[in-house]
Amino acid sequence: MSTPEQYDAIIIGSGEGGKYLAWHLASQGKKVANIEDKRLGGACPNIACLPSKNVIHSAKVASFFQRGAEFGIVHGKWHVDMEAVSARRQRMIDGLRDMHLNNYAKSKAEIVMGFGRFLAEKTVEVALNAGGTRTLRSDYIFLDTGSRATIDPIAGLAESAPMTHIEALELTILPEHLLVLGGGFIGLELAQAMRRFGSNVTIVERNPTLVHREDPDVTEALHQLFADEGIDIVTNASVTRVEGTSGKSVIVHLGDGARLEGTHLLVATGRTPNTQNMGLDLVGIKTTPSGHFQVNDRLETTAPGVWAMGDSAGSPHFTHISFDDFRIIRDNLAGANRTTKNRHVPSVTFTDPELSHVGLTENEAKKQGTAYRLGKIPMAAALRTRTLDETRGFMKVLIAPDDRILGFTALGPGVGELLPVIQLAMSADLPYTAVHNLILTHPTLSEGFINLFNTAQRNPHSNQTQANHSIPTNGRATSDPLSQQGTHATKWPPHA
Ligand SMILES: Cc1cc2nc3c(=O)[nH]c(=O)nc-3n(C[C@H](O)[C@H](O)[C@H](O)COP(=O)(O)OP(=O)(O)OC[C@H]3O[C@@H](n4cnc5c(N)ncnc54)[C@H](O)[C@@H]3O)c2cc1C
Ligand SMILES: NC(=O)c1ccc[n+]([C@@H]2O[C@H](COP(=O)([O-])OP(=O)(O)OC[C@H]3O[C@@H](n4cnc5c(N)ncnc54)[C@H](O)[C@@H]3O)[C@@H](O)[C@H]2O)c1
Repeated sequence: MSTPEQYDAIIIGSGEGGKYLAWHLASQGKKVANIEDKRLGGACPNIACLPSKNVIHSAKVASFFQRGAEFGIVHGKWHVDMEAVSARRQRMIDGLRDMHLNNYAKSKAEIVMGFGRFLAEKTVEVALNAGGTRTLRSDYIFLDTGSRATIDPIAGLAESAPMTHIEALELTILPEHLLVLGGGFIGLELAQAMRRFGSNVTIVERNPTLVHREDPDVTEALHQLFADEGIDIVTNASVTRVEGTSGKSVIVHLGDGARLEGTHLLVATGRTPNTQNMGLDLVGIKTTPSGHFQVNDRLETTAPGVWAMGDSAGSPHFTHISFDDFRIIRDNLAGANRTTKNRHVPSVTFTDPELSHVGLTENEAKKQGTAYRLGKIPMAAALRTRTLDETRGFMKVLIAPDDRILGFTALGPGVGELLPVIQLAMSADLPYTAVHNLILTHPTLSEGFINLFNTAQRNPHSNQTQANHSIPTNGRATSDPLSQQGTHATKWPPHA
């Protein structure tokens, strides 16, 4: 072993938690090495959240073109140019890379491009991408190595060279028929985008519904949305074998004898943590049965002086959670005693309309026997949606007997932006009336909260009682067209 170079902190992985910790510690004057083997800044800005939302937005523009006449905009001939879609995504990534490089330069955190693994306690060897190795030593080592797409050991699957999200986001041609394995976050977001660009799309999901952990009204609404967009959905699918090559012709064989044929295959069946070949045994870092670094609720691994965060630590796989892991470690290094216990994990699935969620679902509340009062309105009750002609979906809220908000779910345009108000009330233990009584700007989506909480006020507390899913009629219409959108029309009080 060459004489190790001494650092105040070594961070392996430059994902969300890792880079923020590197920038933070370095800007405090600490000597910090941030080791990264692939893409500076990790998955989110390069191959995951941001490029996917960029491509999804291009698909939204395509959907507006398709719907142009509905808005009184009559266009001529138009087409989707996937090379230009890809180039826009790449321009954004290039800009983000400059932003990252600037943050490293400003903070003076050192970037070490290569694969990091433990050689001994407090000692990490980097196999440099440029060739050769470096040995670094520190009393403080932080792991943020992220995750990668899982490729199940299904016969012929790996051999078919399926796309993961990485290749799918880089497509410069439009697949004629895309088969999507997995009806979770990535499957839904990318299936809809590719359909809107013009591909035929079939989603193959092993569970009885898409996003199977969601409440039945959510899955029902998503199934309807996808059916309306012309996306085929095959559920309860047990894939036994894959034949052919993605990009040319591929066949997915199911246990019931069905054959699904497509030109391209995208695998979106979950994530595998990047914790292999890192010399963990040498330093006593244990992993969980799922392969994540084993951490306690302070994100400390089983080796002294080593912390882990983000996807690799088994934290919920979201960029904002990796960021919160960074904050917990940062604050604890400064003497605080923060933990990951009981934190809210908000999420947004960036389908169009979006699905946003925080806190308890009805499924969870029922399972736990938690009493709740339900408030629920169709999105059309937020009159903003009518100005947009985006009335599909609903909002619902679960309220505890003491009036605290237990959970919130919304399917509607831009509903991710509704979460912080609810989160604020939840984290401050405010009664729902704190939101209900606000003067909410008309006509915004958040104005819908007033009607939402109106319906909750009238419902009895029970995890048994079927809540009254009132339909807003703004006190006028009684035969609301929304009743044709899968909700039951009853009476709706205007603002209390
Ligand atoms: C298509 C897609 C869309 C997504 N969209 C969203 C979204 O909209 N919102 C959201 O919140 N989340 C989204 N996610 C999830 C989100 O991307 C991840 O949860 C997040 O990026 C995880 O960050 P992280 O800090 O754990 O690590 P990562 O960002 O995964 O970074 C880890 C880095 O460590 C590097 N590394 C691994 N091992 C080593 C080693 N031994 N030595 C050196 N370097 C190493 C890796 O190459 C990687 O660059 C999406 C994910 C995907 C795949
Ligand atoms: N908007 C966002 O925040 C966002 C977007 C994309 C990804 N992510 C994160 O990345 C993670 C990974 O996304 P993902 O979509 O790969 O995983 P996921 O866990 O969300 O969904 C995977 C789906 O694949 C199904 N599946 C698994 N094996 C299968 C098989 N052999 N055949 C058919 N179906 C199968 C599962 O039942 C599940 O529905 C997500 O859990 C999420 O945390 C977040």
